Amino acid sequence: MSTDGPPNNYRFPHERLRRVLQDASKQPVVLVACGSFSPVTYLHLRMFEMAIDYARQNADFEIVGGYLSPVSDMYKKPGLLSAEHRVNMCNIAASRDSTWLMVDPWEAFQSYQRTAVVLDHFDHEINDVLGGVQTEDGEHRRVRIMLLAGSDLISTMSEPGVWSEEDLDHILGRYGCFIVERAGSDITQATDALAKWRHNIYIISQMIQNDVSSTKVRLFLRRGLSVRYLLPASVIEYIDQNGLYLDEGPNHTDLQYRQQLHRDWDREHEKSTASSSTSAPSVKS
Ligand SMILES: Nc1ncnc2c1ncn2[C@@H]1O[C@H](COP(=O)(O)OP(=O)(O)OP(=O)(O)O)[C@@H](O)[C@H]1O
Ligand SMILES: NC(=O)c1ccc[n+]([C@@H]2O[C@H](COP(=O)(O)O)[C@@H](O)[C@H]2O)c1
Repeated sequence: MSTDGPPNNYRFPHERLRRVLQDASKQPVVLVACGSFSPVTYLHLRMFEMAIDYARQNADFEIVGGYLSPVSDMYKKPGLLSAEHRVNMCNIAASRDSTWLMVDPWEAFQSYQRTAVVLDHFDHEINDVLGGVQTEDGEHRRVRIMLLAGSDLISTMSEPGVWSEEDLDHILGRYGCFIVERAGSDITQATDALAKWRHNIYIISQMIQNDVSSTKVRLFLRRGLSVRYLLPASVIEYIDQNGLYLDEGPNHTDLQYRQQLHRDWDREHEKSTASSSTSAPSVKS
């Protein structure tokens, strides 16, 4: 894996990971949501609850853990606050508003890591280091890591230049994902383009539509409008105390921006692999 290595004093959080399967006939799954979380909203937290319900009713999965993995500052997406604040806000939300969610700062405090590499990190920590989970009879089981994302993210997977074919095969072929329907992005069109991995893509309809986004929250904050009940009160308090999101700045993200970003990274990657004869593939297969 081409990473800078773990951030200083890094310790993989696993205190809320359920280590014993309740139903040995089910496949243990850990959900990983990758994103900016600038700031984290109720919808980010709610995605996990929707996935739990979906898995219980429609699949032979038992969700044993859920993680928010805030992206690195190097992602440089417009509106991205420092990793420190984003991780703090996620930690406040997870600890006060959830009994089972955790926040992994591994990705946030280093250079940009592609989602395929992030999922490999979870696989390594949970299965290789911790030894997965056990059944009540003491039988060891590997945990399946799965990406949890909104349909806007899956739509970008069929846009040229944002995800490599190799990474898509790794994410959707090896791990799989839960996709939460999101207003404004055509889920059928998005998944049609990813048909060869259809068996590993689980689509969750939003029974109660909630289109809150971090972009809208940032906009409201800049305009001095109330964001109460869109995100946890404890996170709003943190934002107020630290005077966050008050400054003007570009608040939109678009396809060209993402494509440019990934072109830059590819160029950097090509340069570094050309200058190194020991170039290891960055994603385990
Ligand atoms: N309202 C929503 N419905 C479905 N999925 C959502 C919603 N809001 C966020 N997500 C998903 O949560 C994950 C993390 O997203 P991210 O932090 O980039 O949030 P965002 O609200 O889309 O941010 P921004 O507005 O800054 O682009 C992504 O997979 C995104 O698709
Ligand atoms: N090629 C990739 O691995 C790739 C491409 C686009 C977005 N992502 C990830 O998706 C998450 C959300 O990104 P956006 O906020 O740009 O939708 C981030 O964690 C980002 O790292 C990964």
